Amino acid sequence: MEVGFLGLGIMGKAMSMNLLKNGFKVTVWNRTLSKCNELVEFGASIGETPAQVVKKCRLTIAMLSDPAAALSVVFDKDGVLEQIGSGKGYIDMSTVDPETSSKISQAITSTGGAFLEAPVSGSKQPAETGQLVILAAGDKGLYEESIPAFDVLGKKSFFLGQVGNGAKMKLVVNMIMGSMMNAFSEGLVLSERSGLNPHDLLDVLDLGAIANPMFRGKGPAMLKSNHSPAFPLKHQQKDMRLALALGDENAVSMPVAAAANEVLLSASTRIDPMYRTVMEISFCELSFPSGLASHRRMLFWSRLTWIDIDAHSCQFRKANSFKKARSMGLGDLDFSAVYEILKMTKD
Ligand SMILES: NC(=O)C1=CN([C@@H]2O[C@H](COP(=O)(O)OP(=O)(O)OC[C@H]3O[C@@H](n4cnc5c(N)ncnc54)[C@H](OP(=O)(O)O)[C@@H]3O)[C@@H](O)[C@H]2O)C=CC1
Ligand SMILES: O=CC(=O)O
Repeated sequence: MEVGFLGLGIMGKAMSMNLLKNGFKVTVWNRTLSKCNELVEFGASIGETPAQVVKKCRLTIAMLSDPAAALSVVFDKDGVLEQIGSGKGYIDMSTVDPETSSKISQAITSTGGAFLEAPVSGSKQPAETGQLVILAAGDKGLYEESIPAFDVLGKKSFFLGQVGNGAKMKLVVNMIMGSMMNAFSEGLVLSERSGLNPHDLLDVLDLGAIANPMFRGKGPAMLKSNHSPAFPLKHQQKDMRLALALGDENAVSMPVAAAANEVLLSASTRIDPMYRTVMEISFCELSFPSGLASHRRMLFWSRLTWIDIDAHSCQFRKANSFKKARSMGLGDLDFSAVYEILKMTKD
């Protein structure tokens, strides 16, 4: 079976890799085309544009960051709409709001093409191991035709009826998840600050009625300050925002979700300027105040670039992926050094 795949981020890469490993012929496209190369090593073909992929494949799957990306890939120049039509199917697995999904559905079906929304529950690891939960809605015929691919990507597929229901289900699930993660984070901090061992808290939680795979998986990593993203903060905040809008439309008051959204929003705006500032620093002539010598080097990640700055020699090295950074012997994130830089540049 030949499948097109648009969007090779954390999820799309793992999902298309899974399809390849399970005997599907896959033609991939990504906005940053260089990200296709790794998939080519596993047998994928590359389409230069979304339209080229759709032209070649009967079924095309998309896994894109947000509503703006999902719309752009369909409606913009060289987009899906230029080649979709009768006998072709388009499956959008991105997490978007029901309105975005309906807009895409109307455009696709007006050409005679079939449309299915199929957002997924489950993160990077379930995507890698084919254990996603697929929340499909839209064209029933396309759903049935897609089952061989869904069986590879997920452990269970739901068909939820008309377009919009898959998006709604996904937003409700992620609204609950975002609220849970906030409560969990507060609990970890409270246990530690009040003199408890947070590892004990993890054990207690895991044996009780609120045990769940997310606390079990994330908890130990959080206690080690390992925050490497499987589900990026910006996407969780996007889902909370879209879920709150769904609450508004349905006159459902969600004070817990609203509070969680505020925390996520403030966390993302706190991180972004920091990344930006350090990016700017790294691309200009480097000259550090002498106080920085105590921080011999720092490394951080921003938009796929690892940067290692040696404060003594005032030199920096770049790597375009975590794997490459590792192979160059670059170390782990050191946010304290980043904050020092920020403080100094502010002065
Ligand atoms: N990560 C997770 O655990 C899960 C994520 N999801 C959902 O899946 C979707 C993808 O998530 P994830 O893979 O983590 O996200 P990433 O941020 O890792 O990847 C986003 C993808 O969207 C592409 N993209 C972004 N903007 C545009 C644009 N304007 N035009 C074209 N392509 C664009 C990116 O291309 P480029 O490489 O060029 O930036 C990249 O391929 C999101 O909707 C997310 O909410 C659902 C379940 C779990
Ligand atoms: O959307 C994220 C997830 O883990 O599910």
